[in-house]
Amino acid sequence: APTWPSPTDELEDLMLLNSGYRSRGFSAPVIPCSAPGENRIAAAEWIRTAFHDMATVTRVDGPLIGGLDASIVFETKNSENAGAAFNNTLTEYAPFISSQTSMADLISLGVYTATRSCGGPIVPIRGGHVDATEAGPQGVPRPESPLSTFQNQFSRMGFTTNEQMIQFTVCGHTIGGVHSANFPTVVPEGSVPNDYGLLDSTSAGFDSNIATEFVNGNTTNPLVVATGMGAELTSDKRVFMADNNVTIKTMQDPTMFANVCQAMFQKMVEIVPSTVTLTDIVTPYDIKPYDLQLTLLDGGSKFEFTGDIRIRTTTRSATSISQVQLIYRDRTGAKVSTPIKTTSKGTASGFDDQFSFYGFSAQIPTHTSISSFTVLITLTNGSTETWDNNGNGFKVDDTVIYHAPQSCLDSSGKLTVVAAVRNSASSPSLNVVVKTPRPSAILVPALSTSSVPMTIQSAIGVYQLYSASYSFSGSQAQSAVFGVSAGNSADNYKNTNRLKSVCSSLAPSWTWKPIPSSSPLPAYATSINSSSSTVFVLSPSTTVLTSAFTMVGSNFSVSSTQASSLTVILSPSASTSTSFSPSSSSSILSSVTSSANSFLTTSSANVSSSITSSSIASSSTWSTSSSSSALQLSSYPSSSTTPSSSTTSSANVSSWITSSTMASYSTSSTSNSSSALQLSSYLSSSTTSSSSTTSSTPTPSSPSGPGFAGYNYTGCLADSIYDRTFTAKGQTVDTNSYETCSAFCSGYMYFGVEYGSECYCGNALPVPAVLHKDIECNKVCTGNSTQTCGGDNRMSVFQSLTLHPPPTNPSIPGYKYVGCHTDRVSSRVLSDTWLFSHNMTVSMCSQFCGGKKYFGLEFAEECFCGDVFGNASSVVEERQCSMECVGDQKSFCGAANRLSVWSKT
Ligand code: HEM
Repeated sequence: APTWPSPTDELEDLMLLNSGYRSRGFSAPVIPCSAPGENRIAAAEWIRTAFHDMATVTRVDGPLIGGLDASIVFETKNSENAGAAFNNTLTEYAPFISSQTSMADLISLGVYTATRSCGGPIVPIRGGHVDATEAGPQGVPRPESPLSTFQNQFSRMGFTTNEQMIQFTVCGHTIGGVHSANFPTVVPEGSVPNDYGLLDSTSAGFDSNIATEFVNGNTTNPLVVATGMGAELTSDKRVFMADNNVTIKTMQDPTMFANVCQAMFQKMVEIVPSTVTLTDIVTPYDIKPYDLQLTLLDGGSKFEFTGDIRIRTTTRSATSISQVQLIYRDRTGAKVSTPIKTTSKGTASGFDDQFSFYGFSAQIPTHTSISSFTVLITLTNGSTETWDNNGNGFKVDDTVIYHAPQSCLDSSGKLTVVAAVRNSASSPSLNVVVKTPRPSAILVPALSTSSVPMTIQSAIGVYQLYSASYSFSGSQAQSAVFGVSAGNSADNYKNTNRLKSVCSSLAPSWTWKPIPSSSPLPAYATSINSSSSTVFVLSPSTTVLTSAFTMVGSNFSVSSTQASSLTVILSPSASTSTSFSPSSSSSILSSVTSSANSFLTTSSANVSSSITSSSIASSSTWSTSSSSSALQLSSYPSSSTTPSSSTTSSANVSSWITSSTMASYSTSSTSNSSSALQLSSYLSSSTTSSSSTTSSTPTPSSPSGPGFAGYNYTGCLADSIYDRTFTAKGQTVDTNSYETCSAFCSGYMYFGVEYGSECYCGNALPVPAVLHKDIECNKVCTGNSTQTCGGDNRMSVFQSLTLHPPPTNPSIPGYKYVGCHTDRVSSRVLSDTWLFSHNMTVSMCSQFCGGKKYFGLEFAEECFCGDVFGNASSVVEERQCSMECVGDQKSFCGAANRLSVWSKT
């Protein structure tokens, strides 16, 4: 099987995806091979088009000129190309031309498709054909020519006299017929149904009847039997009899016929100019990724990684697959232990192959990112297959990524594209491939490519956002393809028809709002001298800050898992410009860098260019200036021990602070306190600014919360990618709802829905469980618009009213359970021996470990043994070891990187 990616990936799709999910429709005009009562057979036209394109090949002192090069596009008016066949065919192919597939590739592919649809052999097809830009010479055989002319013409094309000339012509004439409109002397008008004189009795079957009927003398082939004025045009008679019927007799055998025609047609589509190098033969991938896309999520700390995986199910049935997962490696190449789950998307088929598609949508931290993945297929019989793309893995390049949310195509035809570029990779460019109509009667458009440099807009986390626009003319916008590239990296082949008409704004607009004076300060900020504080809340119009951060300072400590808005507390406020010195602030600043940097730098281009994470960490100060009534961010050289100026960046900063809203909340008192500025998380809701975070044991059935039959609503719980509340099982699907998630989690005490599309299962709540206001769980479920499925780091949790008690850690004679331990794939805690089994139980593991001091179970089906702890491990909360054993639902078997450990008594 080929290694992905390959230059023929698009051609492979057109070749194989005839029907079903992601079907491409290339083959549609020739399926079925023919419809009765019609005066044309599209499959015959496709094959004849390839012949006429190739037949004009010339050899000048050796090198081949012309051949299968789509020069027919410019030659349809030539008298040797009589009939509508060529324009019909080219019109059918035209929508499929792209920078990946030339018209000559399509003409070649059409031979495979038409032959196969009519029951003929599989014609091997290669990519890499190059299109001519003008007409070539003439030279297609005409039916009135003498045999010697045919012999010269086929010899020029590279076919032997007479054998291959006969074989090739017999194969070409097994389907289709002669049209009265084109050759009225051969097929007089009104002499045959539809004025279409068929070449054999099975004109829609790619079979040997053309030969058998000729040899038996009962053929109706007009190019053999025409009389009168047409008698001179019986070219098949002259060709077939050129070697006294020796060759055509051998062609009567169906197997011989299929083999010979396969070879002749392959030869035809591989006759190309000497300057062209064709690719390998296009064969189906066993595993092929589609539309792999990284998209930065709000705040830039996470990606959404989406795509589809196609699995060839020709040899193994689709129903034998029980699960498909992606095992991925981070930027450093280290394996990530949590697999990416997929869900079935649908099936597709070609002439000879079947496929199943699995889709995924996973969140990946931006800083560790992803570099490649392999595909792990678990079959229903329990065995697994790992597909690693011939040892290369499936590469994912995070250097430059197309950013769909901020890209759009407006009604005037203006395309705006945003790309995110990692770190200091070179500036990207936008590449647009448009189809430009050609003059007059030439039906096939030309492709033209434009490249537009992109300009930096802002930054988000470690990515810089660039944008560029391009204006389409006329109807070009609908059929254009574009991509972004920087250096050796690219994110290409995006279709304009998937674009929204309005771009989401590049940076969220931030406005300053006061905390109403009646509201208390956030509970965790009480160590601040609030009496002299002036408090501002900086609220984005969309949630941007999602990463967890902790702040630790000399006189306060603040931690939060999330901020849906950011409170800036100035304490005490300054007279003109109070700032805290780098020495006391550096630890605070560096600890909030990851959060603050993304929030600051998404605010505007001005700010992003003046603030970098290093300058925040080492040399920035926050200060207040009563004179300008503005909060300012200024930086000074890190070598300097004191701020030399706190207003150097005021011009830049002022652009992202709305001065009017600032005016009334400016600093109000003077003081010389050392604690100058604090940045704290403040969980605001639309109705109140008071803290909404409480730690408590959840009380079931919040009256305001959603209801779901058979379950109690537990509440809106905090959750995060770094510390999942429920670790037993999870999935991200676009059909997410209480129904689908509860079904997915059937057997578990709890199910939780989050961020619209996520579903998690668990058997225990964390202690303490952090409950939030229900309003924070307000994201619409992807699969049911009437339900809400959590929010960003917020999970709507439901507890089963009917379920059996959760699993336990069973007692094993001679051993005692010693807790849930951390483990790492790269440095196993217990590594003497191990066993993976799809029937794993705790007692199976204890027996397997045969008297070792320790045994432990992990990830539902893994068992590890050892006499010592070979690597560092710590005991964590029990709930983290929450997976049921695959062989025993009543027992816990660890979780990802979590080991349920027993020790000898
Ligand atoms: C001495 C060589 C050949 C001559 C003189 C010849 C001539 C013709 C003629 C006059 C027709 C009728 C076209 C119409 O009325 O639409 C025809 C049809 C056809 N020819 Fe040939 N041909 C030759 C060789 C080949 C070869 C080598 C191929 C191989 C691919 C081929 C493929 C076809 C096909 C598929 C049709 C049916 C078209 C339809 O039904 O629309 N021919 N040929």
